[in-house]
Amino acid sequence: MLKGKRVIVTGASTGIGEQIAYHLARMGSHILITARTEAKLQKVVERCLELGAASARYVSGTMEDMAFAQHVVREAHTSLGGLDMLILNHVGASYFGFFDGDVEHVRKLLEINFLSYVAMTTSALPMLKESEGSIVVVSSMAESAVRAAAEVLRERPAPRDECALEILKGAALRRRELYYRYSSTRLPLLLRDCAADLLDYLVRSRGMGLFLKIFIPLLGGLLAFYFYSAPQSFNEGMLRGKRVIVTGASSGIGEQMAYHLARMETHLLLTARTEAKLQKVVERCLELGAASAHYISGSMENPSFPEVVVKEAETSWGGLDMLILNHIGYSGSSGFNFFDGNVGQVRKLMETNFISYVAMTTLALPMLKESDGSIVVVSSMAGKAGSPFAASYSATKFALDGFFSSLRHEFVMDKVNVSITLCILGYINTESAVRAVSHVIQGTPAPKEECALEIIKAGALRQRELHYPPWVVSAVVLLRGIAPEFLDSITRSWYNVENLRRS
Ligand SMILES: NC(=O)C1=CN([C@@H]2O[C@H](COP(=O)(O)OP(=O)(O)OC[C@H]3O[C@@H](n4cnc5c(N)ncnc54)[C@H](OP(=O)(O)O)[C@@H]3O)[C@@H](O)[C@H]2O)C=CC1
Ligand SMILES: C[C@H](CCC(=O)NCCS(=O)(=O)O)[C@H]1CC[C@H]2[C@@H]3C(=O)C[C@@H]4C[C@H](O)CC[C@]4(C)[C@H]3CC[C@]12C
Repeated sequence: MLKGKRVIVTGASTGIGEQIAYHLARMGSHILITARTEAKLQKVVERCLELGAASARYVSGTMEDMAFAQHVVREAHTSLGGLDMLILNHVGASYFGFFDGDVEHVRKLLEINFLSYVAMTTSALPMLKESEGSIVVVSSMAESAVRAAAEVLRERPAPRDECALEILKGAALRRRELYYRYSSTRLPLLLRDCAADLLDYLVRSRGMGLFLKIFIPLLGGLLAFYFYSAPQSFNEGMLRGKRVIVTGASSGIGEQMAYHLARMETHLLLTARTEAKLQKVVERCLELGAASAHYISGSMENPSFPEVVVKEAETSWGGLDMLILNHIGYSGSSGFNFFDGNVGQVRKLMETNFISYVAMTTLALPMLKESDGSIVVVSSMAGKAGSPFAASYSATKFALDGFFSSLRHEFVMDKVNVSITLCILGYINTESAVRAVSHVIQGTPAPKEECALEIIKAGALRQRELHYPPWVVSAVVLLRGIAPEFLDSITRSWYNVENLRRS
């Protein structure tokens, strides 16, 4: 099937990428490989030619540089005259250990492991459309590096040549997703969707081998426990006098959270860009009974703004009990629409919707540790299952899940008593969401006032995740686990594509 096909393989100087190149060579493909180290690439190319590749060449450089990503694709155009398959496999140097608050490193990894993938895809798309080709993205079972490492440390790693072959088979058959070593990748993911707390516990305590042995008998019992156990109850006094930061509080769900928290007599520090709106929200909060309320205006697109906000809390309160991260940036000139290939826009949205969340958390952590406080992260259904016309936004929300679900493990393992609540929201009737999607989506949005209250309750109760509206979101999360293709087709049926104004 792959004989004579023109294939780019990134990260091919070692590991799985190298093995993919050798399999392609045996199949008689034309191969263009990339990585940073020229000497290693040279050897891989030589071996590919020995193994029977129709042709083999390399380009060396770093994927930290977007121009390099585009250069590789141009090279395929010049030397291969087109492209049938793009295999994105490279990964930047990550460290394995507790997160040390190095936000710059997160930015760098995002550049190498994510933005360069988007850049290469965008550049290669005309050639791939021409050949009706394929894109293969090599990812990890773990939304958390810790989870992946726990796997590796407690079990023998699977052989990379077999893994490489399975990837190629999946790609040639144009499969939507491939789970290599099905029982230790797919089943844990399924369990995450059905009983996430149990999976978190198993990953931290005994490893996946034991988990697999007890999976079947335990699942039934746990599901029963999950659905019938009485939840701890919330009372408004729980938050009286607490010091809370709410970001994105000038409108929508953030504004409503501020009003609920004001009624609960908390101390509030609100942020967003628009000073005039924040002023009004603060006035209303004081009328509603806030113990104190003030604001600080600025943009989370500015890397130094998180520090300004956290410093303000430190100066005025000397501590912090709850950090509610809720703001989102505008998704670009095209807004809610087909992805237009603008990588700069994706980077900008990552800075606002993801990196600033990491920075705020890092800076606020000493105060939150001191108070045994809580972090509340507002995410979306689009951060659990891909969402059309919101590709960049969706990526930022997936990133939040990856980062904060990993950090939660580390807090538990390191005995840090700071809770992390990830809020997975469906369609909510805020002005901006309704303006963006009401002409394309028929469904009735859920009320922002109730949504805001549910987020606060979940944070106060230190819940791991909130699903709101509960049934829609839980159904989507479950279907994503057990029947992803079915979910894809339902998702597409929600949208009136003909009403989209293509930009
Ligand atoms: N509404 C919905 O259907 C859904 C919403 N969500 C999530 O809920 C949260 C709130 O959404 P929603 O209330 O609808 O959004 P809104 O657009 O109503 O509010 C967004 C807030 O973020 C602020 N903001 C925008 N850009 C920046 C920036 N660059 N720096 C700092 N603040 C900024 C805005 O104020 P200003 O413009 O003054 O800066 C505003 O206060 C988001 O995390 C969103 O992803 C999730 C799923 C569905
Ligand atoms: C369309 C998604 C919700 C799908 C849904 O609820 N369908 C109805 C089910 S029913 O038929 O059983 O009733 C929306 C889920 C999350 C939304 C997006 C989001 O996360 C907020 C963004 C905020 C921004 O203001 C613009 C709009 C959003 C991209 C928004 C778009 C709609 C969702 C994808």
